[in-house]
Amino acid sequence: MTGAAHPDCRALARIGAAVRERLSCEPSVRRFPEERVELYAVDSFLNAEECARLIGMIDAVACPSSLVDDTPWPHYRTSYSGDIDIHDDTVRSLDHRLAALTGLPLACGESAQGQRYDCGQYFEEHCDWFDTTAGYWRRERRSGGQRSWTAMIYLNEVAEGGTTDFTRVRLSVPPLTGSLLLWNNAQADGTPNPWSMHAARPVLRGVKYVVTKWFRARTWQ
Ligand SMILES: O=C(O)CCC(=O)C(=O)O
Ligand SMILES: [Fe+2]
Repeated sequence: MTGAAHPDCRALARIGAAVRERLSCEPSVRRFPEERVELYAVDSFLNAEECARLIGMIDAVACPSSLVDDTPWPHYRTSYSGDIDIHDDTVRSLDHRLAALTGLPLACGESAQGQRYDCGQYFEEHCDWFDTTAGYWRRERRSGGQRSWTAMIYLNEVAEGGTTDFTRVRLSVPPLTGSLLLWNNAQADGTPNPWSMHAARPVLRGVKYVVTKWFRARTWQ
């Protein structure tokens, strides 16, 4: 029943358990005290030099962000995004460190996406998992299936605003240079976790840069 209603849920339950076990053994990983969403942070995951390099790369490729369902809904996500060069040494090193930390296969990771939020820009409340009843799912089902974990690295500090808020559980995370935020988009049984709903709040002063990497239940292609 659940399997048919929630594609990839068995794989997501397995992946969730494996990552959880691995993170629990890693002293640099801090879990947020919230049962309903598995949210973790690692400070200084990237150093300042790596962050500066990635910021330069984002500035070189950033274009207005799109939404996963290609809806022309311009006020929902007003940031800039860009696919950064996957062959760059810093990006490769980031990918390998994420895989080593989480145990998630690199083959399941989408290519890292850079995002820039200028003053006033934001990304409204959303969940990162795909709506498997939407038209776009036909495409995503074949290209690796449901999203499992999200890894996001803050590349700088923002003078005011720009927090990542998990709105249903009232957690607010301020950007810290080089820190990694990691969360499971699924619940323990592999079904989508509605408590993972989050938003990038408007930048009120300064500019915000992040790199995001979404992992899939299966090989991403
Ligand atoms: O920039 C943030 O704080 C959150 C970004 C986000 O939720 C996303 O890109 O899916
Ligand atoms: Fe998101």
